[in-house]
Amino acid sequence: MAETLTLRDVCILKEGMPLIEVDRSIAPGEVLTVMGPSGVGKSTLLAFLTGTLPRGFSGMGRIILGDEDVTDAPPHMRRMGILFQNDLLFPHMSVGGNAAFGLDPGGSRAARRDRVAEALADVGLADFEDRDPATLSGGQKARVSLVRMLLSEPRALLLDEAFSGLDAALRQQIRDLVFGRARARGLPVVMVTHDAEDACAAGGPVYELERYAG
Ligand SMILES: Nc1ncnc2c1ncn2[C@@H]1O[C@H](COP(=O)(O)OP(=O)(O)OP(=O)(O)O)[C@@H](O)[C@H]1O
Repeated sequence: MAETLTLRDVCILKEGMPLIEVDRSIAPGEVLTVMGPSGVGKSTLLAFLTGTLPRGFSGMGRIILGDEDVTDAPPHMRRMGILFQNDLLFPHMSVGGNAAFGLDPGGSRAARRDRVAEALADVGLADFEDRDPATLSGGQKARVSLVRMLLSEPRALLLDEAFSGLDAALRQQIRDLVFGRARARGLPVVMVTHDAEDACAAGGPVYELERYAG
């Protein structure tokens, strides 16, 4: 499913005062990098996209995926996949259980098991299904988080400092993996980062959020 994500005349208000404005389209497979000073509203923009703005915030404008306006859809219907810094895996579940959490509950157990195994193998984690997440390296945990997110069949991908907890070499590896999967599936990506190398590797436009000047 290759769709464009459009943020049309979006303005987010905090306590009734404008915080940020965005009017952009992100093509399938494209990465829009969002940068800007701390506290400007980068994470708030992602919360608006996922439908999870905190109390005291409100949004105006439209969020359009393909030809569907999802602005008023509840969070679970929007199918926005999000990855955070140090994304947490559920400690009481196996790697396979964590990955399967993203799967639609329909279908047979065997089919679900096969999909999880295939998705894990696809990111270099073949036969990791029964492992305890606590025994994984940082890079392996990041891969499981990616699999869990991809198995939820997102229509767009949101990254909130998703690579920040990783050292330089691993950061590059995981970043390439995430961008590669997004490109292969034609997912539009919005990436919040402070890191110029992330922006460079994304190869797409950079949107510098500024404090609202009125
Ligand atoms: N849950 C919340 N309740 C009230 N205010 C909040 C909440 N979350 C964030 N804010 C405030 O909203 C503004 C935007 O915050 P946001 O987290 O979007 O900034 P950011 O650009 O992502 O910052 P950083 O780069 O430091 O992560 C800030 O003034 C912040 O203090």
